[in-house]
Amino acid sequence: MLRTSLVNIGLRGNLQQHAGVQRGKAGLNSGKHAAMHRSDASSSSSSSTVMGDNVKLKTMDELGGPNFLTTLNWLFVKGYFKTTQQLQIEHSKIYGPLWKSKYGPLVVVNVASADLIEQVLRQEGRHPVRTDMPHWRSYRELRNQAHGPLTEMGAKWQRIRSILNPRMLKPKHVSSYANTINEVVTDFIHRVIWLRETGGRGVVVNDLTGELYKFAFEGICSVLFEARMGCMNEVVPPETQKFIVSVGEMFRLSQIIVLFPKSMWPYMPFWKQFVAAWDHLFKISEELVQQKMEKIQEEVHLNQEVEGAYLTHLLLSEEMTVTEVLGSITELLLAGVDTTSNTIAWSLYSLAKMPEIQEQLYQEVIRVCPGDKVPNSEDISHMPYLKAIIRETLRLYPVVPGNARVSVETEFVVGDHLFPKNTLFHLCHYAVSYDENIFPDPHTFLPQRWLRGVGGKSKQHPFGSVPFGFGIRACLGRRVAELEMYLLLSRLIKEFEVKPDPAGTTVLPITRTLLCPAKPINLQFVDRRVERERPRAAASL
Ligand code: HEM
Repeated sequence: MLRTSLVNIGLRGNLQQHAGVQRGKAGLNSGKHAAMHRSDASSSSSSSTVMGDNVKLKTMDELGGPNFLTTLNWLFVKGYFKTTQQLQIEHSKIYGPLWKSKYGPLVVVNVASADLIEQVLRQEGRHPVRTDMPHWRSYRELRNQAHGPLTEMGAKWQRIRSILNPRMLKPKHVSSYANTINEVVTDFIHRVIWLRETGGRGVVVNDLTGELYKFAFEGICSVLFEARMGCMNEVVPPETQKFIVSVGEMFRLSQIIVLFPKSMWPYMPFWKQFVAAWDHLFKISEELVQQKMEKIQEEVHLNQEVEGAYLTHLLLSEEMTVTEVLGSITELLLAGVDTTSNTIAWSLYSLAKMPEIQEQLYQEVIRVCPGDKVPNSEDISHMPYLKAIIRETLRLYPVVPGNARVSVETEFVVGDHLFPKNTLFHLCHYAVSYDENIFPDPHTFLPQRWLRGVGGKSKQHPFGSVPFGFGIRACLGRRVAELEMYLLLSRLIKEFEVKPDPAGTTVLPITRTLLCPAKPINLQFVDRRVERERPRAAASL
């Protein structure tokens, strides 16, 4: 709770008045370099590669891999453009765990072993850079918008993270969001019942992923703004629905645009659609930020206590300009929709196919939360199997199937190669998640591999599955995402037995920047208790 009579947010001007921030460009440059010896390679604390002074490292030019035409052939003739996650596996079979791909002038070094990924990440330096994201950054330059944590770089990025981190990552703050999220969960359960009743297919809920996008957007808005967006209403407000669609569009178009040189973008219809999608994302977050500012100002004016969650604290702290707040909030919102929703969809899809695992989860949930008890953060800490299920879901279906790092500060040693500054590394997490040397029986959904004990967690490579990334640049929303997923999954399984679509549809993943189901996931939701026993209190929330 906060009390202030000095809040002066208005003095910073309203959102429209803020000028944009001029940004420098950190272009990717594969660079030319000679064969080198490196004497400081031991700065890499890799578990597997320690280079002595006299070890001759190979150059990037000596690294194999497909040329541009071969890559185009894989993408558009063999048809891997939508399943680039699978291409990681196919290429690693041909070229080994380290290879080079060319996309026009852009050279990417692919890394597809846990040891080598560890080596890259341990050299990432003080200000890690994922990629320079020229398309995302260009939008911000076009519209004079500020960068948020996803797109900012260098010391400016570090400053943003130091402001955003505490209330997103500290356990005491994150657990305080549980009640708000639980209200959204309750509404989602009622929506599932309504969808079943109105869907015309008995107990089947059609397009569960689409429904979970709404849940995730409602959830993240409730955490950031304490605002409800009407996603759980029978008819979702068109602007809200458009935000959700715009997130998906922006991710889909991103991977097309980035294949073309920047000079071509203004002439491409894809670019116009991409800009329109971003415009809508910024428009909605701007409205939400503006509303919150007005509310705070009104409370201050009435000399009332100003209370609130994430955005309120951000605005009150005045550590960022309002334009910067908007840049960060927009990126948090968009990062918070497709990620948690797809993961929950895949976990329900997997549980529907594996009733024994679902039963084990159900038993854990009712043991920790018997009767009508609604799980809270403390209860979740007593549900290791629930956590293992999410962990295993993220191994088989990592929402970010390939992450990246650029060697911005130093040269990197990876395996027996030395890479110059500004090399772009593509970390093939999807391929590594299916490495049978790390995860025996890799295609099987086995949550127990994440539990301590025989064959469990302690034996695994720490970089075998890193779904939230690594180090200081790791996912900012991890703790909130986990809380959302745990609270929703535990209650859904407590309320319903989830069964496959009677139509017997198999759903495979595709990559649209993020890993998504290729087609709608439809599942049966069978009541575990008859309707009249459902607690009235929950029903009225
Ligand atoms: C299942 C859920 C999620 C997964 C698997 C996930 C995964 C990731 C990954 C792999 C990264 C890149 C980390 C790195 O480069 O090391 C990332 C970054 C990020 N995520 Fe998430 N994420 C999830 C949910 C969320 C949510 C709910 C939010 C917002 C509340 C969020 C906000 C962000 C932000 C802002 C970044 C950029 C951090 C930076 O560059 O400093 N994520 N996420």
